[in-house]
Amino acid sequence: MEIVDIEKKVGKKSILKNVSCEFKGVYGLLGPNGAGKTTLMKILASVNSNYNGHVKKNGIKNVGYLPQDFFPYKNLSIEKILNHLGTLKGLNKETINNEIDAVLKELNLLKYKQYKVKELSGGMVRRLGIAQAILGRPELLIIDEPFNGLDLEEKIRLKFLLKKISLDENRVTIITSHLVDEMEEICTNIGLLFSGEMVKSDGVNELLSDLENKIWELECDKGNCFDVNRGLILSETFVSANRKKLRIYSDENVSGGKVMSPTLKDIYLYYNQKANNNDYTQ
Ligand SMILES: Nc1ncnc2c1ncn2[C@@H]1O[C@H](COP(=O)(O)OP(=O)(O)OP(=O)(O)O)[C@@H](O)[C@H]1O
Repeated sequence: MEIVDIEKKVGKKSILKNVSCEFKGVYGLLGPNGAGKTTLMKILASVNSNYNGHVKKNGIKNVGYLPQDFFPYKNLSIEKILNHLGTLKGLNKETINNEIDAVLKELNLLKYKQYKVKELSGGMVRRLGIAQAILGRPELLIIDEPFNGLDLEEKIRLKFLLKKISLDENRVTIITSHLVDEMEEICTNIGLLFSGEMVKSDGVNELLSDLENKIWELECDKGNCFDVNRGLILSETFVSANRKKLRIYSDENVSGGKVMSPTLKDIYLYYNQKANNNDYTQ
């Protein structure tokens, strides 16, 4: 599955600017608020058809989609919601009946099958959203902000389920989020979307190995202790009232610093700074 030169404008405002990439495995689309992630997901799910460019689905017909704002009818039971949304998706009654229990079991919702939506927690509604998306076993699964509004426990549970669902089956899964740590655990591929531009799209391992031996930690007294012409300060934290720890990208040795294994957070911060400064190295 591939997109080529996707461009989306609302009035004079450019929301997506010639976005091209290939979607493989479990693809995480990362970007700050307002970057254009939801707009791109709507285009991929064919909810929005007003754009320029090409979406090449390569034979994919069945698509499951969890929108960012999934608000099912509050007075219907989980079973009725799945029947209703499954029918809207074009699935026949037999497929729905055969699959409902298996899908609910996968999402740890089977024992709540007769519960009404108004009786469910936020995390359960999100899981119901994923259940309706995977009903019919789609070849392409699009999940927009699965962790929205969830507490830590629900986040951990959902992360586990997403990993199970996406790795178990032979499909392309696209997940959007701005939660970098969660995405690092789930995704095999990452796209970085900043201000409507895809600044990088690659496998997680490739992205990490690009920054191998270039991420440093340096602890020093507060004040300027690193020459910013020698690299990029990705983040800084205070370790005591007078001392701070810098996380740095640098091609050269950082005197007094310790080389660290790169993380997806480093990748995100590095490309975000490059996109903002637009003048560092390559
Ligand atoms: N119908 C619209 N009319 C005007 N502006 C829009 C419209 N839809 C989206 N936008 C703007 O396009 C930009 C991208 O929005 P989008 O919701 O796709 O971003 P996002 O990356 O999903 O953000 P978030 O993480 O906050 O959900 C934002 O600046 C938004 O205000």
